[in-house]
Amino acid sequence: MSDLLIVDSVTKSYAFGGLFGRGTFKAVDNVSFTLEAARPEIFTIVGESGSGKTTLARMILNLIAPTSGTIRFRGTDLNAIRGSRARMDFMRHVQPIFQNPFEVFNPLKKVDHYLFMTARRFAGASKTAEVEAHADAALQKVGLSLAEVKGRFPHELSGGQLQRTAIARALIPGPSLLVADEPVSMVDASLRMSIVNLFRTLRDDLRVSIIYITHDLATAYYISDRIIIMQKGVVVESGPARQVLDNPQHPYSILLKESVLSPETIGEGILGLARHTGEGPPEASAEGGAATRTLAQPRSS
Ligand SMILES: Nc1ncnc2c1ncn2[C@@H]1O[C@H](COP(=O)(O)OP(=O)(O)OP(=O)(O)O)[C@@H](O)[C@H]1O
Repeated sequence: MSDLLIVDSVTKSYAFGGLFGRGTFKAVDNVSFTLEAARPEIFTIVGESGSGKTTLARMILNLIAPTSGTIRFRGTDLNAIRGSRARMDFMRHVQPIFQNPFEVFNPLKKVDHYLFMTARRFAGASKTAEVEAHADAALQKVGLSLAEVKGRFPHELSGGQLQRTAIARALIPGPSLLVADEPVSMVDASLRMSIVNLFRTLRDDLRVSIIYITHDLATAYYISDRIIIMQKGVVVESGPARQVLDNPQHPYSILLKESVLSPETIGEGILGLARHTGEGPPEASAEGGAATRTLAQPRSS
């Protein structure tokens, strides 16, 4: 079985202190996991603010280097990627989705500019018709079309439309891995479910793996195949998402679940959103009902 991504004993340390003493602390501490190429999945990294999620994401995106440990993408050590051609090739396969689409797009530039630029850089398109066809195809994959976004500035689109456009841009190179760092936290609550549903569609239809970084346990429960829970840089618990979240073992996971997954956030969150958008998959009403109860139950042990 070939591996898409291997994160092997990865640590990122930062120095702190000044005149009165110096030291280092580990933002990410000895994290390991593997994604298989043949089995696209939504792999979720959960943890409260400061737990090291973004630092881990930035290392996977090869934006910063680990202090120790290795990250391999399709067998290549990210540390060994040198030169613009090798970097471009890596970026073709591993694309980021950021938290705030309004920060990703320059407010003074039309959003189609980014789509066209990506099509020229990564899809080898040069003629206008070709470039537009790539942009339109990517937008169709996220439920939009070029006609809807062409000529429009970021502020002329809703947060949800803009995040979908950002996802469309990331799809143009034909990636096999998306690293999505809090992709729905800035999106209006009523649109969150449609975005997370989109991730499931991308996994199933385009066979793209997604590293989904969030502190939102409700959407994590809803879309994840596997999950790791991080606390202070360390993975305290990992496994199939529902197994971990239904029956967390580590005190931090239990606390996280109890503090985040109140009956309101779950009951009115998942099901309410599904009702609101009309996009809830069958599980939202069938299995999701049971899941909701399970999550909302007080711990029996
Ligand atoms: N460049 C840096 N220099 C020093 N410390 C850093 C740096 N980047 C991150 N940190 C620290 O590392 C820890 C982990 O930060 P990180 O942003 O990865 O957490 P996070 O889980 O993504 O949090 P959030 O959800 O708030 O973004 C924090 O204590 C942060 O202050």
